[in-house]
Amino acid sequence: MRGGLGRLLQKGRSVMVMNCPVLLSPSLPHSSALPLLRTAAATMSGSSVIVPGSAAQQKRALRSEIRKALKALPPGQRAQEDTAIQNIILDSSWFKSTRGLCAYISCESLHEVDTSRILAEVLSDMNDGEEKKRLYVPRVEDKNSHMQMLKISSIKDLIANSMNILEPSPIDADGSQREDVMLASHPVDVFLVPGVAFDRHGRRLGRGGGYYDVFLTKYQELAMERRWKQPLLVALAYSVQIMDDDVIPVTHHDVLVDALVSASGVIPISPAAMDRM
Ligand SMILES: Nc1nc2c(c(=O)[nH]1)N(C=O)[C@@H](CNc1ccc(C(=O)N[C@@H](CCC(=O)O)C(=O)O)cc1)CN2
Ligand SMILES: Nc1ncnc2c1ncn2[C@@H]1O[C@H](COP(=O)(O)OP(=O)(O)OP(=O)(O)O)[C@@H](O)[C@H]1O
Repeated sequence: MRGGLGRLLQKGRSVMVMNCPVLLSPSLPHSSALPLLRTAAATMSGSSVIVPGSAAQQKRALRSEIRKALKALPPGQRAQEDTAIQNIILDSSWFKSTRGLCAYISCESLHEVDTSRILAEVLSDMNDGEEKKRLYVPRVEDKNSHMQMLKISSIKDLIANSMNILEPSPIDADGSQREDVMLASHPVDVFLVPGVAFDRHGRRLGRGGGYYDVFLTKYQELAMERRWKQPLLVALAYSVQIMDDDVIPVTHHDVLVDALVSASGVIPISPAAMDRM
């Protein structure tokens, strides 16, 4: 370590982390591996040293590093990965058989994996006799990590919010309250979730608002109460967003995803994903 600063390895890149003690005690539903954070120097010398810095500081440092990597992604590569990821999803049996879906509306300025073609296809009327999927998308309720997932039937249902992310109004064009997925009588089978960084153990680093962690925890509780199958949590990731195993800090409220979809294919992680994907 140099100058009291630790470094986190991310596929040959490094992230600076502030110097103060940390003890991560994650509860990991599909993995018992603890995220040992190693210094680059220690990793190269083969020994394992816990890098100091609170989990929140480590998350901030990693977010900032990945944002830079995303900005530097050449547009051609981004477009190729967007196309490949959406093709993989649209062609998959697990997606085709989905009846209820929660998906994010990708935001270009946040450099998120594009979901526009998936959404257009789900909302299209030309579905070859297949039953139309119910689609719910996020709407931020407040700054205290609360969001809803509201049902939409057209891209026209969306308007830009203060963060310049498209979201539905609570009332639809007919003046009716949109269906909130937490009050729906049928389950959601799949969530397509955004994020800043992911790993092959299902760890996910979000934008720091806690919106998805809070929402997914509540939805998993609802599914348990109703004795529904738990939804598959599927994260969409550019190659630069997939970290080595010991890089993403985990805290007790972090919800693990079941699978990643990258341009190279599906990475099933949980037993449910291995079974269904
Ligand atoms: N497309 C999409 N919709 C979403 C989310 C998301 O991550 N992506 N959310 C998931 O939570 C919720 C909104 N939360 C958000 C939280 C932060 C930022 C944002 O612009 N963050 C900046 C950094 C801001 C700062 O550090 O002050 C950034 O990440 O560059 C956007 C949305 C609900 N809707
Ligand atoms: N289930 C939860 N209950 C209460 N607070 C939570 C919960 N999940 C996250 N938070 C709070 O939200 C804030 C952000 O958490 P964190 O950095 O893990 O979010 P994130 O995973 O980056 O964001 P997101 O979940 O929106 O993608 C923290 O202050 C955290 O304590």
